[in-house]
Amino acid sequence: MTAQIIDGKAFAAGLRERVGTVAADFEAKAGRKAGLAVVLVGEDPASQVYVRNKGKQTLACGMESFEHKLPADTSEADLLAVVEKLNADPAVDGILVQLPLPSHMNEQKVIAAINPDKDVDGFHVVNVGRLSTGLPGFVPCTPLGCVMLLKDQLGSLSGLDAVVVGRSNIVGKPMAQLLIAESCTVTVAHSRTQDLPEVVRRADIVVAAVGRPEMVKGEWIKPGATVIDVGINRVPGAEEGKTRLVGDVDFASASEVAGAITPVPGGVGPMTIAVLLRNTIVAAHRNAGIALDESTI
Ligand SMILES: NC(=O)C1=CN([C@@H]2O[C@H](COP(=O)(O)OP(=O)(O)OC[C@H]3O[C@@H](n4cnc5c(N)ncnc54)[C@H](OP(=O)(O)O)[C@@H]3O)[C@@H](O)[C@H]2O)C=CC1
Ligand SMILES: Nc1nc(=O)c2c([nH]1)NC[C@@H]1CN(c3ccc(C(=O)N[C@@H](CCC(=O)O)C(=O)O)cc3)C=[N+]21
Repeated sequence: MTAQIIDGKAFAAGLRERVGTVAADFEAKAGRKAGLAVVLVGEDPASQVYVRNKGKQTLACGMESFEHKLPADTSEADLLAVVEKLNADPAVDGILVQLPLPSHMNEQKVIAAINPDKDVDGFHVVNVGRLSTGLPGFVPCTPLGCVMLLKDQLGSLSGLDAVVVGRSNIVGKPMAQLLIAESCTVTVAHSRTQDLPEVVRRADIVVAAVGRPEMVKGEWIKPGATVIDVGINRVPGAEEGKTRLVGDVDFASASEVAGAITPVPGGVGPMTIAVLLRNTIVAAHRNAGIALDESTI
């Protein structure tokens, strides 16, 4: 059996187009564009690429992009001051502080400083609490993108067995919450899980968010299962000095067994940025008091 490839890149392009339409409508009603501020501390090359891509896609959707690049040795107090300024700026609807931060900063403290109603990453404890209790808030972009792909692929997820490998605050835990909300039976596996292959074999839905290149093998997958690969790992390429991206799933073997699978690149990654733009246009409407049927985007 050869799995169907879930085209996250194409789905993300469609989502960005819907966001663009809503953004134009917002501008007409509010008399200003919606705005997203992205804060990057330090010069990590991968982070710089992501931030540049976010900026380009924000502009392409008809929204304003504000980029704040701070040197790696910025003090935590100075970063908090930037966040405070963005909280108070009426042109800024969404704020994203790129993670990870340099080790001399307390990430939780910085995230806690963001106004929860501008926290389009959904990382603030208030939004974590809203998600777990079913209140409207902001949901982390990567897991929300995964659920969008799953629902597009499978329709209702109700009653399905889902295994999430990984329990981080930014992917694994919110992913599990969203799957619970979709009425899946959810198992969360991590580095202490006993017999991971056996746990994964139970799943109709496998979400891999581990950060270990090609760890999840085809033999672990229940035939016909839907596999969502969140992993982004840069590994040495075929040519000397070149690198390539691989996921946390061994695509070659898993795609022989799964019913459907996301590729890396071109799967979950592009969805993350598209959902960020979606969350930003939603934030703009909520904060400006302009009605929006959020179910249409
Ligand atoms: N596509 C996208 O947009 C995004 C992709 N990513 C990618 O997703 C992956 C995960 O990211 P993130 O959640 O931040 O990573 P973290 O390192 O924060 O978390 C990794 C999780 O995997 C678990 N784990 C590690 N090793 C094993 C193992 N051998 N067996 C079982 N579980 C294990 C850890 O367990 P424990 O808790 O016990 O340590 C932990 O819960 C990375 O590849 C990252 O690059 C991340 C964000 C966005
Ligand atoms: N506050 C914060 N929010 C984040 O959402 C956040 C973050 N910090 N820090 C880093 C991670 C990682 N992340 C990705 C976004 C897009 C791609 C993406 O577009 N990937 C492309 C490939 C890109 C490439 O070629 O390098 C793809 O999979 O097709 C990947 C990963 C967001 N993150």
